[in-house]
Amino acid sequence: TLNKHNLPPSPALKFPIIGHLYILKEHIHRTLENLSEKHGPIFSLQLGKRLVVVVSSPSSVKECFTKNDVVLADRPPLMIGGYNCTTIIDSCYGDHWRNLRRICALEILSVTSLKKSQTIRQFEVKLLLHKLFQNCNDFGTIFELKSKFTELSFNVIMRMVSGDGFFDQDKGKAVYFRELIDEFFSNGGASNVDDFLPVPFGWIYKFIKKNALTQLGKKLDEFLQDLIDEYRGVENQNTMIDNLLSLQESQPDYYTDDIIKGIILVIVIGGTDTTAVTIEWAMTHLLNHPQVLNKVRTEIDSHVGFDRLVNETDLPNLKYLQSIISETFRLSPAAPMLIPHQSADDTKIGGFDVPRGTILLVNAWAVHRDPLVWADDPGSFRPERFEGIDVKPWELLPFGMGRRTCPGAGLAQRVIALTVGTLVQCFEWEIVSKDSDIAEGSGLTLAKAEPLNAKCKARDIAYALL
Ligand code: HEM
Repeated sequence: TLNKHNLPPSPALKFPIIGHLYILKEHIHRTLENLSEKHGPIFSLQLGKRLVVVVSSPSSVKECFTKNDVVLADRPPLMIGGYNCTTIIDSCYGDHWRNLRRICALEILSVTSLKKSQTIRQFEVKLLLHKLFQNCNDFGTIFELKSKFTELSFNVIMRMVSGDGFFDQDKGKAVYFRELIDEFFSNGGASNVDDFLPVPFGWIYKFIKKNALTQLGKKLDEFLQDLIDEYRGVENQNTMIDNLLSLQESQPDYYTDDIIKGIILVIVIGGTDTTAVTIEWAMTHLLNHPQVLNKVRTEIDSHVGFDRLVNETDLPNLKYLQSIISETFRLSPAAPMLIPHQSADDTKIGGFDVPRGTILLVNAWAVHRDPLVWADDPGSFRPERFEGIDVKPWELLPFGMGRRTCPGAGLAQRVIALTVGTLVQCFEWEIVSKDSDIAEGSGLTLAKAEPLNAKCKARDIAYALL
């Protein structure tokens, strides 16, 4: 029946059963960008049994998330833990999703809640600065930074979720949970490959792989159950878990334990790695552009002075720092293809038919390098390009746009800017050989191929404040 449709163009070579699956290798965003140069900004692929439409230009993105936003607000089945597509990331568009969104937006990640929790982030960032300062000598010391940034983002989120108790009582707990999350990512995370495979290949895959993921899902579930049980009945500590448990008291049928566990899990999965790799990319770009590093340090010194650390209320005034973060998101978006969407009904994009049940992939990475928007050498790191321009949401969308946009964007931006700002304020930085090269690794999030190493030396202000 698909033949009756005017589908977006598609590569000619297509095999039985696997269709175009052979095309997808590492660096999918680059492969798909090449295809868009050949087939246009809206093209389609047959990935096994699923029809996939890929959009790669600002105008097609705009069409998807304005006019078509509701019809494209579904998700294909992902696998987040074992909660049967009931979490905010993987649930279909509808009342249940809308409710989870509202909880996230109002109770957890609103501007008011973020203001309340800023001391948590400042505390964790200061711990990182201390660690670097204590281990760094007068001649400069080389550090591997990636793992430090991952620990920081994980700790920020867990302290917001469950308060100081999580770390004070028993360090083993935090370590164990991080191991489970790492295992989740190294297992291909949420990608649900059997969704693409026709019978009986899908069944075979399910049998082998899902078994492992189900085991992992069980361990994650047990861990989260223990965590919330521990907090039940403990009064008012003003953590996310407390807020969720008091909602449970007033509406027990709706806010079941599974819903609460699902919320915690997606926040940790959605918020940890993404934030850490973005900080790593920002520092990498700064190390490769010492003149930018010096310029932002001058901005920080003149706005903040020398008797205190940068804090979150400074961030709106540090315009050049903000441009550096925007330029980092543009060149190195942590989720280069966003998260897959799915059409809930027949629709049209750019005049082409998009039948109900089509998977939509958005190549944000390609949009961010579109030469018509980013005219001045789109591939180079130049924060100045953001000065005095009005960027449209469909031109720069590291967090997506429309109804399914990332609810953690405000939190992520605070953590990233605060970390990069204080690292620049407290230390001199130097690149080590070619460790600051900008090769991209493989994996769900756009990580660097090699974890960042850099040489750091404390500035006078670090001696005074740390
Ligand atoms: C640099 C950091 C981050 C980046 C680049 C990022 C990016 C994204 C993107 C691209 C999406 C999908 C948008 C779409 O479907 O079109 C998303 C969704 C989501 N993100 Fe983030 N994110 C980041 C940090 C966070 C943080 C800190 C949290 C939570 C505390 C979070 C929680 C979520 C959730 C729950 C969703 C699913 C929303 C839904 O399906 O309705 N993210 N994020």
